[in-house]
Amino acid sequence: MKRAAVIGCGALGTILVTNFARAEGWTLTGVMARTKAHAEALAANAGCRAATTLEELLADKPDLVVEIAGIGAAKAYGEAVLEAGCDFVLVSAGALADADWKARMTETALRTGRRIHVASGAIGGFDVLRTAALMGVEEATFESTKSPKSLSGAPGLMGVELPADRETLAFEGGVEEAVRGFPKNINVAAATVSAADAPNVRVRLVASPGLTVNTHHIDVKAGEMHCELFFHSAYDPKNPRSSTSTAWSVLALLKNLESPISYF
Ligand SMILES: NC(=O)C1=CN([C@@H]2O[C@H](COP(=O)(O)OP(=O)(O)OC[C@H]3O[C@@H](n4cnc5c(N)ncnc54)[C@H](OP(=O)(O)O)[C@@H]3O)[C@@H](O)[C@H]2O)C=CC1
Ligand SMILES: O=C([O-])CC(=O)C(=O)O
Repeated sequence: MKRAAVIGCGALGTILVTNFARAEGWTLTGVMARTKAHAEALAANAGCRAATTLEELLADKPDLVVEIAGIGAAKAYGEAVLEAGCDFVLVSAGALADADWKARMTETALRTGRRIHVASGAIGGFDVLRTAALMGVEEATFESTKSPKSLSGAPGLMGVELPADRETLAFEGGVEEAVRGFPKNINVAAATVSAADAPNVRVRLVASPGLTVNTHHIDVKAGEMHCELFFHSAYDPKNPRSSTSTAWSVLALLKNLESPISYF
């Protein structure tokens, strides 16, 4: 059995850890949060170590560490995880919009012989996006629709409350600005841009009152291929920002890594 540890004990970390038995071929060594009580509560359920520092989390020598905590955590721990000889699963793919961090992570992975796996998260189709990248992306757009409450408090809104009675365009622009303004909402766009190798993707974020799902629409034209991907995914009642399928995508990724058949 391979050994995994998890950074993040929030809405998504809880789904991931609670269903960890579904990741065939893997055993869970520990979970980490900033708040000791959060890590302890989840660890008690899972029968693994509770950690509040990376050093504690790595004490059990996992083969791989999953970040499911936030862009800040990905950037704070990613390089150290690779340096410690572990592979790294990135859920907060918004970190990839920081070209310097992405380059440092790539260099560290190459030097240490470790790998970085970007989880498909609330979307998917990375296989087709990688194919489009090779064919050469000519045109690509990305649009997410979320409930106004899931965007509330985002730095990009600068304190403005979005209307609760009509649809509004909360953001339109490039991916770096999108991630700066909506770091907990638009990881999916950064993952798309990185997978499609298409830095000029136009990102739109629409606030739609009454939505009970998050939606994501990717449109890519590359050579002879035109692909459209739509996702409608229920969000976590504890955190309306995050689609629950994100946590399941990590379980599927882990299972795939240990499976004799790999679906690309
Ligand atoms: N790629 C994708 O499609 C998606 C990616 N995401 C990413 O997943 C992240 C987690 O989502 P969600 O579970 O809903 O968020 P929550 O806010 O519910 O939970 C975040 C958890 O991470 C922990 N954490 C945050 N920063 C650190 C840190 N520096 N060191 C250690 N632990 C830390 C928190 O600790 P504490 O409990 O102490 O506060 C908490 O346990 C999001 O912030 C987003 O970046 C989300 C949805 C889709
Ligand atoms: O969960 C989602 O639907 C998307 C999301 O929050 C993100 O990409 O940060």
